[in-house]
Amino acid sequence: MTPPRHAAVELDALVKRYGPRAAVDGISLRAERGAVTALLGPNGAGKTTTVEICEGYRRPDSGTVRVLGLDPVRDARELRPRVGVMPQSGGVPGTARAGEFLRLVAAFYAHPLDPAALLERLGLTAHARTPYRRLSGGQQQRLSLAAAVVGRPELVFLDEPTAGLDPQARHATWELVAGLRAAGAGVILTTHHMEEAERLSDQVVIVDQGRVVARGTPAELTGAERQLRFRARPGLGLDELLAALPVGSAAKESPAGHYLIEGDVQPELLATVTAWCASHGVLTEDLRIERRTLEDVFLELTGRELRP
Ligand SMILES: Nc1ncnc2c1ncn2[C@@H]1O[C@H](COP(=O)(O)OP(=O)(O)OP(=O)(O)O)[C@@H](O)[C@H]1O
Repeated sequence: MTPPRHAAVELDALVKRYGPRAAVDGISLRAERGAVTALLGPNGAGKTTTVEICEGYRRPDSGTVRVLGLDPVRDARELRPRVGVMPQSGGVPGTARAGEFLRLVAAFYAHPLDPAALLERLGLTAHARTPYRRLSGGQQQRLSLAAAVVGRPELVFLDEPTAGLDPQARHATWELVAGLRAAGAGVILTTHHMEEAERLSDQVVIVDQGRVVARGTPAELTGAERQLRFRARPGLGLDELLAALPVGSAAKESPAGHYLIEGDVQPELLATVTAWCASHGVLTEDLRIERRTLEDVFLELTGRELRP
């Protein structure tokens, strides 16, 4: 009988306090192998703390954490060759040349990827002999990503991997993540780019103030609902428009001149809105019907106020 395959990460009722404040306040989640799990949340929500507990860099105050079925602190030696970590910054000596560094990291693993091919994939071949500290911020980040994946990890933690990257590097990173997933690795991704999370992940977990506030596939979270948006002169009489729409519809103007109609968006509703606008001499611009985005859902759940 083959032994059971453990999930990539399993957290149960995880708590981590800094002084009286709980940075992580009872997070439970299960991230599968061969899947990308995005951890989303406003600044200070507890994402990095959660990931660092999984990486074995911090111990929780309570709750359990299993990484590939193992304890990240007690079983650190066994996990090290199986888990890749891309931190938000640092981790590479400033004088290390990009190519040498990646070959050195690769040498720690039994079946690494070809470092030269990986450099090429991430557009770093021309910088292979450049010391780390002379690389641009985006190039440094790409090298950290390469170092995190060169050992063919079963699980990889990517902390904001595309923050500050140019569009080309962002796409190369997305392809790399898709490749890891296809190769059966579990990927835990923290990001503030909702479009990135929507595009890459199988599962999204939204945390706020140390707690999970929503989880599901991007499609489950955004739902099947559509909404209608248009621009027009500010101050339209929305109460009057609303009276013409099916019961249960909602209409708002925010910011001035930008209108959003929510409800059962069917052809009749579109016809009613355009007819109402025509009868009021209103020319709409950028009229479009769209699904809610993950960013809409994220802002609804976590609010629009800036986090201290
Ligand atoms: N070593 C520490 N000592 C005290 N407080 C800490 C420490 N590390 C993190 N915190 C606090 O814990 C909370 C969660 O921080 P964390 O870095 O996990 O958030 P995050 O979701 O990763 O945020 P960001 O999106 O800004 O990276 C924050 O309020 C932070 O100030």
